[in-house]
Order: sequence, then C-alpha cells, then structure tokens
Amino acid sequence: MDMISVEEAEKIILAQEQEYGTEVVPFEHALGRVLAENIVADRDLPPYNRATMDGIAITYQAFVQQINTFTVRSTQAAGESPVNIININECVEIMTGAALSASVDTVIRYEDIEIKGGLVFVLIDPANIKQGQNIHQKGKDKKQGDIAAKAGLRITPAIISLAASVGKTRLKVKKLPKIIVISSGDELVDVVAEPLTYQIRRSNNYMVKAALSQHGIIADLLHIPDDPLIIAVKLKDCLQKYDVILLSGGISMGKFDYIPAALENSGAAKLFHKVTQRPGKPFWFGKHPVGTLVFAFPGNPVATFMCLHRYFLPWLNRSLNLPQPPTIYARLATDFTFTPPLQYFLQVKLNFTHEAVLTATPVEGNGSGDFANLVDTDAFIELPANRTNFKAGEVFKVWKF
Ligand SMILES: Nc1nc2c(c(=O)[nH]1)N[C@H]1C(S)=C(S)[C@@H](COP(=O)(O)OP(=O)(O)OC[C@H]3O[C@@H](n4cnc5c(N)ncnc54)[C@H](O)[C@@H]3O)O[C@H]1N2
Ligand code: MOO
Ligand SMILES: [Mg+2]
Repeated sequence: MDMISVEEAEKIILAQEQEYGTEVVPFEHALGRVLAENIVADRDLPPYNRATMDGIAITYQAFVQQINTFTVRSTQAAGESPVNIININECVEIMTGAALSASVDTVIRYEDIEIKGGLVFVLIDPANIKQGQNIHQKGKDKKQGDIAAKAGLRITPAIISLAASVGKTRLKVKKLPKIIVISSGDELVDVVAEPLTYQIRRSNNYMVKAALSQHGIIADLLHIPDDPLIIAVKLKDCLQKYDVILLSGGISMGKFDYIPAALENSGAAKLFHKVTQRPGKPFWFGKHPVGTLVFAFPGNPVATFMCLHRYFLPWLNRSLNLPQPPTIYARLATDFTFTPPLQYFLQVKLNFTHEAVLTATPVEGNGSGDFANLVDTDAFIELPANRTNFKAGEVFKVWKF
C-alpha cells in the first residue's frame, strides 16, 4: 500500500471506534470520565426556601400594613429547624443558608436595618423591598426527579459536586480501554540511569502516559530492546492483554526497525503504514483479530506527540461517544515556507489579539527530534500538503495540546 493522506489515515482510524462497556466507580474518582447514567435530583434543589443573606425574615404583609418596626422572635442559624413567627410584627434573625418557615417570605439584610433596645428598625424605604427578596426558592433550580446531568457528559468538578449534593456516591461511567505504552530502542536507558555518551534516557513513553492520564487513562509502560525474538514474544503477549498498544520507534527503514514485521507476524493486520505528513511519516496502524488496536508511532519525539494528538485522542473521543472538541482555526502570524509534498504540522505559539483573533506564531525548533522545543509551543497548525508558501494572515486548523 502506498503512503496515504492525513485525511485517509484519520478516516481509517476513526472507523475503528470501539465500545468498552461501563463500570461503577466512587464519585470522587470519576473526574474526567464519561458519565454513563443520568444524575437525578433526589429532592428539590434547593430543598427548602433558603435565606441568601444574613438579616431578618419577616412576612411582606407587615409592610402592606405599614409596619416597619419588628421584635425578634428568635435567631435561627443555618442547620436549625425553621422558626415560625406568631405575630405579623415579629421577625426571625436568620443566617444565610437557613431554611425559612412558611410564616415568613422576605429577608432584609443586616445592612438595611438597625437593632436598638430589642427592636428592629427597617432603614430602607419599604417601596424598595420586594416580596420574596433574598430567598432562593425551594425547587427553583431543579425539581425532585429532574435530570441534573445527562449521561454522555465528561465528568467535570461541577458534576462531582452535583453527585455529592444528591448523595450519589458511586457513578456509572464508560470503561476506558486498557492501554500499554511501549518504547523500543537499544539507545534508550531508564530515566534513573546515567546514560553513556551514545545513549539517551527514554522520554516519549512518559509523555504519552502523561497525555493519557489527562484523559483518565492510567497506562502501563514497557520497554523492549531492538531484538526481534524479544519483540515478537512481548508483542504477542500484549496483543492478548490490552485493548490498545501505543508504540514509539522501530517502524522506519532502519536495519533494526523490527516492529512492523513483528506485528504482522503476530497476526496483526496492517491498516496503513506511512502517511504524507511531517512529522510522523512512518506511522503504522493496525488491528489484531482479537480486537487490539496498534498505533505504532514514529520514534522521533515530536512525531510521537503529534500523532498522539492528531489521531489517537480523536479516536478515544469517538470511542467514548464524546463530541470532538470544536475545530479551532488560527491566523498564521508570519509567512512560512515548506516545500516537501507533505502535510506539515507546524509547531506554534497561540495568542489572542485585542480584536479577539487567534494567531499562530511558528516556533520551529530543530526538527522532530527536538522535544525541548515542545516546551515553548502550545499547538500544531496543519499546513496543506499541496502548497508551499503560506502567507501571514491565512487561516489554518489548530491542534492544541
Ligand atoms: N531512510 C529513512 N530513514 C528515516 C525515515 C525515512 O523515511 N527513511 N524516516 C525518518 C522519520 S520521519 C522518523 S520520524 C524516524 C522514525 O523512526 P522509527 O520510528 O524507526 O524510530 P527509531 O528509529 O526507533 O527512533 C527515532 C528517533 O527517536 C528517538 N526515540 C525513540 N523512542 C524514544 C523514546 N521513547 N524516548 C526518547 N526518544 C526516543 C530515537 O532515539 C531516535 O533518535 O525515522 C527517520 N528515518
Ligand atoms: O516523523 Mo519524522 O519525525 O518526520 O522526522
Ligand atoms: Mg528507526
């Protein structure tokens, strides 16, 4: 199969969307997961007429009868059972969060009253007092039985708080794929090792694992040497144990790039190898008959990073039935030239102008091995393969990370 375009690669990958079922987790551990059930209000929200200001609670009828001096029946803290007034000229000193009794319907702030000699004087013009003011009415936000959060949403801190408020301590969420991130290469040593002059510490795998953890996935890590026998054994094992394998390295033209052949020998079917893009041209994608998907990313760190964001994360969203994030476009801030007939993913720094226009300033770096450059960039913009000169002010698609 010849090299395919970015769009074709994306289509092939998204067509492999999977469904991993659901599981129940403690609500405190559900952040970032996808809700697989509705969260329903177990009572009205709020469950009682709630004072929203510290002050006094009265019946509005008092003003109709020209009464604006009150005696204090009682003081009611939040958490105390509601106190009734007996006479129309009585008030309850009430605190924010306390439940009003049915005998009162209006709250006046401490700032608007004076308490002297056991009496409460209202300082403001009763014409400026509205019946029901400073009260959060029972059931105003949600009625008992209403759906307060719909299945399918990504769980945010707001949803965690909602679950807590309705006493939903366990939440049904979509299961995440079981993933292993495999690095390969004999030049790569462990992060705690002191590399020899011709070795480097492995880092791609930690970058991929960290990016996955932002999506709630705790991936396993494995390193394999450039040894075809070990690669075959390890890949065979992982193809049986995981839903998705994310590899980096070992897939290009090198004499020790054994991964594609090993995958195919293990029974995985190649769905494509090589995409007309830079970085990331040697990208290999395939599927094993047991259902395991294999994203074998090119080893150069910027290529691994780009392919993860451009292909894997959209696949994950699709498989979790989440809407894709809205497509963002930015204006190129300076002219840029790229001659090879490849779709170029240019590293950029994003900015907003005073006119709220999103701009993308190239932060080129030194090719796809320059992972240090990623620290100073916040997105790739996608420059079409069939063009060479890109002008400042032109608009291109953004892949934010
Ligand atoms: N003759 C050709 N050579 C190369 C081509 C080509 O088309 N023809 N493509 C180039 C491109 S583009 C890329 S990208 C790389 C991809 O190579 P591999 O996927 O085989 O990756 P490796 O050779 O194993 O490593 C490449 C590079 O990346 C470093 N690396 C790998 N894994 C890690 C890791 N976990 N942490 C940090 N760094 C890692 C590795 O040390 C190499 O420097 O091939 C080009 N060659
Ligand atoms: O993907 Mo390679 O990183 O184009 O250099
Ligand atoms: Mg190689």
